[in-house]
Amino acid sequence: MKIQDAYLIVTSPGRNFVTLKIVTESGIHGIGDATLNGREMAVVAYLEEHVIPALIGRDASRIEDIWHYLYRGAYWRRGPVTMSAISAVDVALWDIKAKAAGMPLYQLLGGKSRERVMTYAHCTGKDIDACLEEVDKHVKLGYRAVRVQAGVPGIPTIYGVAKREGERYEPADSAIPAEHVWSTEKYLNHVPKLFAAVRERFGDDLHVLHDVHHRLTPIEAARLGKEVEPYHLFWLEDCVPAENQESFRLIRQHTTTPLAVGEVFNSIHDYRELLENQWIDYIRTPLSHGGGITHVRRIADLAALYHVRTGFHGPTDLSPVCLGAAIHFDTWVPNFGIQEHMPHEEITEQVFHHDYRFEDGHFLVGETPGHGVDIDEELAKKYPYKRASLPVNRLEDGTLWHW
Ligand SMILES: O=C(O)C(=O)C[C@H](O)[C@H](O)CO
Ligand SMILES: [Mg+2]
Repeated sequence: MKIQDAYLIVTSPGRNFVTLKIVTESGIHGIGDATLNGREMAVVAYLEEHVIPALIGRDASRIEDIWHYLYRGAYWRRGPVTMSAISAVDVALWDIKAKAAGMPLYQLLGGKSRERVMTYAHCTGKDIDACLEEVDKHVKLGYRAVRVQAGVPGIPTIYGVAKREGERYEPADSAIPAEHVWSTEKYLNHVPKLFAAVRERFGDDLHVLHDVHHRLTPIEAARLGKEVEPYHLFWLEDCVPAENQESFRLIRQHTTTPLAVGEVFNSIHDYRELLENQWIDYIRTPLSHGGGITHVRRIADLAALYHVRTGFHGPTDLSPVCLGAAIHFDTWVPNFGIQEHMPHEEITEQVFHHDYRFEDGHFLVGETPGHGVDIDEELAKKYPYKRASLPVNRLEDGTLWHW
């Protein structure tokens, strides 16, 4: 099954997406998500200049060998650009293999470990009351789990909170990075009040999550984890920047709040100390940034040794191709925890058609051979790429702060 052609489709139906399509001589094609939010064109250049020319003529069924060819063979290993490019190739090849076998992808991975995949929604509001209304709306839509982020008094704009009520937030919202102001003190004083209010109104059964977006120091994260303990969070996400994995030792010593990490990781090596020391509870690396199915399943297997479960990243800046493949992975992986779900816009769904379904707070995997997502290339052409950047963050005195 030789690779005859491979090319990229860069489109912006609602936001930017980069999709790799691989076509084999037998006529079967597969697609993979190569979107790296705010750095899309770096992955495009990597794939077009360095990867695609070397793929033509290779046997598409040799997924493992192609993975190592692109990873070890490049000499320059790892990093988000390289690993996003490898991910797109890998997921497209698994799509092809499953189509050639006439099977939905989850069957190739080992079959179903569960009937449905629990997912969490984003609930945001300018203040606690607005946030509670969003939680109410999502509970009525059937969600069993919600990520709750509220505006903080005294901080004008908070990343992850929608600009207008009832809207979703867009992670990359301006051509040049917008500058936000951050105050750790105000944030830390406010968050426990938010979770007290959520538990008081919605009781104990709802799974509640929170994302800190890497903004605290280890001792501040320890304080937050400890203070929200009475509200039994499902997880506290990215509470510190994770380059220094030792930070988690300190956090772990102080709190029983479960910790989720890894949406910016792209390799098993990023996790080694965190897992071996049992400092975290959930891994977040999506299939589109962590080297695809071939590599992320190795991370999941390593995590399983330490009772750590999956909780894949699933914002709007990962395309439906990534989400579709993730739902197959989630349906199979023994140590599944939860799947993030930030619904895509209507026009995104028109460009990327898929057979996964949302029902009653869960995703249901489709039975179409492959990962069940395809792209309407003609429609995609109507939405040209627009440069868009994630914001940056400064402290009140102007110091550039962690993202
Ligand atoms: O979905 C999340 O948990 C995020 O943190 C969203 C990220 O900020 C976003 O994907 C960055 O591109
Ligand atoms: Mg996050």
